[in-house]
Amino acid sequence: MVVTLKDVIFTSRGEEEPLLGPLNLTLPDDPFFVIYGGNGSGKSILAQLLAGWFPEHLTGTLSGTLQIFDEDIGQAPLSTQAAQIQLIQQSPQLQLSGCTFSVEEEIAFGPENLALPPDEILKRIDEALDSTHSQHLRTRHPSTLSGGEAQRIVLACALAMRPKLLLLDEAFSRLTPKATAQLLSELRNYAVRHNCKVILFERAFLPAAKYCSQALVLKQGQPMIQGSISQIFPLAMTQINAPDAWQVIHLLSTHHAWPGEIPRSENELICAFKDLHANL
Ligand SMILES: Nc1ncnc2c1ncn2[C@@H]1O[C@H](COP(=O)(O)OP(=O)(O)OP(=O)(O)O)[C@@H](O)[C@H]1O
Repeated sequence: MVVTLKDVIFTSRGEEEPLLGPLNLTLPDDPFFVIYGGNGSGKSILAQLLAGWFPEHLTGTLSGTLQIFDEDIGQAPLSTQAAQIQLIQQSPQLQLSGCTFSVEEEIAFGPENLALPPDEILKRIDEALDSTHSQHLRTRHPSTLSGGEAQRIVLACALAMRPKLLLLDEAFSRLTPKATAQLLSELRNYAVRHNCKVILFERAFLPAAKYCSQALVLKQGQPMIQGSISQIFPLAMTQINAPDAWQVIHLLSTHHAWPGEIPRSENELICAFKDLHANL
């Protein structure tokens, strides 16, 4: 199993109350899965636990079973872990190494630390730049990148490691909706091609709902519900952001006046409204 969480409870050092759990999680077969939650719901803590930050960088106590690729968390050597799991967080500038002079060198940094042959490193740089539509940034100094450009490059760095588990903690916060959609489509291709699980951690319903058929909703570190987008929608809407149209659907569905599935994208929304109009 890629991820196994059974009765996981995490308590930060010096705290009495757990920050997370008890939490059980089984990922569906799909390549994409989304974990929704409002501010302070525990998304980042969970992402960091899954990325293997416990016990070294995330200090405290952990009970229950938390396995990644069938291995207890914290057991795999850093080199193995880095080659398998990549976490991208909200602030891209904080994730750049600060010790390279070009985007190309920045992307090479991880694969070089895995001691890969130069040809393989160059191939990975090219693929990562293509996947993130960033070839034009190749020779730029990382410190000159805009927020959105830096987010693309941080993603390129992660992809160059060829992870099997990619954790995206609001990783597109600086990008336009169009750029986000472009990257998510590329990520879907990557996930299928490299047999990678992608977990999105999001405060907003869209665009994650378009790419994930299953979701978990967190509230104050605890699971509220896990299931299909239609199943989690009513509870999720009490916690996360969504466009006005979906707020209206939520209102209608609480009055049993929304007849069908919850639309997972703007296109599905238009089709649903057309159907509704035709049936009036
Ligand atoms: N190292 C830490 N020690 C103690 N408390 C922490 C630590 N890190 C996070 N917290 C607390 O844990 C809770 C969950 O934080 P977390 O960062 O996981 O929330 P989040 O869901 O990612 O929120 P947001 O959407 O605002 O980024 C918050 O109340 C936060 O203050």
